[in-house]
Amino acid sequence: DTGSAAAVPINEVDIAYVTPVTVGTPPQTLMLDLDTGSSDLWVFSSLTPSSQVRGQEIYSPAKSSTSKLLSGHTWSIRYGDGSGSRGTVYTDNFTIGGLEVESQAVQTAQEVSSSFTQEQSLDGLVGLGFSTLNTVRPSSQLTFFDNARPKLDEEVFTADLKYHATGSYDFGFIDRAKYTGNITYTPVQQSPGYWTHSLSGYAVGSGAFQSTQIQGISDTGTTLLYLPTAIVTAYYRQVQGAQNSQYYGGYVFPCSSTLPTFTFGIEGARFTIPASYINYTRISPTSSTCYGGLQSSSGLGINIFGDVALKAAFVVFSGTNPPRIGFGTK
Ligand SMILES: CN(C)c1ccc(C(=O)NN)cc1
Repeated sequence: DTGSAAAVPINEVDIAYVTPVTVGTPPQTLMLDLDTGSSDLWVFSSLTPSSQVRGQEIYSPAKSSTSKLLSGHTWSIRYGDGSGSRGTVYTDNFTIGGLEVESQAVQTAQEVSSSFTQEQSLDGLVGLGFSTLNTVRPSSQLTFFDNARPKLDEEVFTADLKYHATGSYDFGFIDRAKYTGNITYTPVQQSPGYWTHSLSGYAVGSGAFQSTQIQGISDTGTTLLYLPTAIVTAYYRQVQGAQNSQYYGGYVFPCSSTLPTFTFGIEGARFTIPASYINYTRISPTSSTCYGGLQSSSGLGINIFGDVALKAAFVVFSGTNPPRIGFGTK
């Protein structure tokens, strides 16, 4: 089997992407954030306090003839940005892009933090990290990808995220029409459960490529690109008027600045992020100061190759043994 579904940016700066999924019988359609940086599938639900729901679609297990309570099981998750959610668990039929998993663990939120309440067009997350990270207790649950694996034509899923446009996620096949040339693969270290791999180096604008191993995680659920401070300062040194603002919590610059491109390496291959992707957003609607799409990872304890980087490539998440990740030019 295979599946293919849209990845729709939820606002005008691509803060996150959502994908239509169906849960239950008859199918309830929700728009979920497919997130390779976590491994919980959770949804706004009929159990979420109405004070915490602001426009989201909800899953109501009571309205599904195929829902089953996973008795005695709970979950609680905290994301890198401090947001989080917690609740109970049902199993039900779950479909993405025509690919169905029966009895998928669907984690129903009983509490969500304010930043989830504020994202009105995001109804939950589909974790596509390794199942070892799943937070359901007393027994952890499998991701959609792990459940779908046995029926997939190929043990892969791909991400084709786009700048200010709708892209796609495919399951079980690699669509040759979505990239040119060959996919360059690199090993993944799957413990503790992220898609952890290394970049082979970087270049700022037309500068020389710096060959240096940079380990981090490819995370479709994180908006920006977070790299070591030394690399980030070297980048913004090329930007007139750029500064690392404590007030705004990162590098800002005049929106009129000319930004350099940023190139990253995967083994011998090179992928260039256009300057426009790094001119991320105005700090407020009327401001002429802009916030960068490349920021320092020093506070995070890990480098994160988020959407700003991933949307510059066609990315293959290969669940083979051993797992690997591949990047193709598009
Ligand atoms: C508040 N929202 C929509 C979030 C979505 C995803 C994440 C995340 O760290 N994913 N890896 C955090 C927060």
